[in-house]
Amino acid sequence: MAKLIDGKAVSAKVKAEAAEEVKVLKAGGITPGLAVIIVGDDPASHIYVNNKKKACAATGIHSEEYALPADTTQEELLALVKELNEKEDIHGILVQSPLPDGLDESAVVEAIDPLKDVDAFHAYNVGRIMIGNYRFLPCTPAGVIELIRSTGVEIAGKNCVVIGRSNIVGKPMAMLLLHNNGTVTICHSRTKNLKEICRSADILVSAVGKAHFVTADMVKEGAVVIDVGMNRDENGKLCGDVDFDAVESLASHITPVPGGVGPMTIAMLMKNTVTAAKLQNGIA
Ligand SMILES: Nc1nc2c(c(=O)[nH]1)N[C@@H](CN(C=O)c1ccc(C(=O)N[C@@H](CCC(=O)O)C(=O)O)cc1)CN2
Repeated sequence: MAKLIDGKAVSAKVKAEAAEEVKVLKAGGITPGLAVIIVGDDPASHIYVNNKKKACAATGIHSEEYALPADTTQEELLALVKELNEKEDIHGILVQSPLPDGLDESAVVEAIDPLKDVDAFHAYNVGRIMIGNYRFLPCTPAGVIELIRSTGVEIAGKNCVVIGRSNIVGKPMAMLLLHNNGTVTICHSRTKNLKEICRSADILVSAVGKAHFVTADMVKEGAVVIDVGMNRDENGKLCGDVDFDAVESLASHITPVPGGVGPMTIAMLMKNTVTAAKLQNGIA
């Protein structure tokens, strides 16, 4: 039976470390500040933003929420980003994804000052990650690396398979596993022999967004299985991509949903906000 990877416990540790750093910064007169922009009424996004605010409060980070109506124009959104780029008490800016249809998300992300881009979605930061000389790591993939480390399983030399090629998770995830000396394969909707490739994985990361996508016949015995999916099953219950009940008996370690990768996303955001405050004050 697999050991459960406790995302809540690991994220609490990361947040506690960030809180210690905030204390030191505050003693030196610097309060890290995070601005979160949310556009529209997506209920899940509002829950995530609320949780980000709560994590900031618990960590000692100053936070500001900018909740804009769904009919906000691209120009209005860009003007807000510009204003926040210039605000000295704001060190991190993030735009909650997804934006409503009609808004150009990548243009908005590109308008964020790369030094304040705590999601690490800006092309400048993506490029720095690619060459392995980064300031921020994207929160979800960085959180996954912390979860794998918490198991004690070495990434170096392991066959790592990432299912999904999104800019937010799949691609940076593969890059971070590579930086940790994993042998990495990215699978996607056009991949042939998906089952066989997944079965070769010592570390399997699924970021597909489909309930029950990863079945037991796709998992090698003893594999570390990380579930980045955030879906609703046929009964409306929150679940990941992995058929947890079937895979649990095969894997050596597995993340639950909820309580696995999700809490890490927010914890790594706290860490990135602290890094941003240090960078902007010439400390890091
Ligand atoms: N600008 C960004 N937008 C989005 C990101 C991101 O990193 N930056 N990631 C996701 C959403 N997300 C954070 O924004 C996020 C998703 C889920 C969780 C989480 O803690 N999930 C819980 C369950 C929550 C629930 O009950 O619904 C868990 O897995 O235990 C945190 C953050 C897309 N947008």
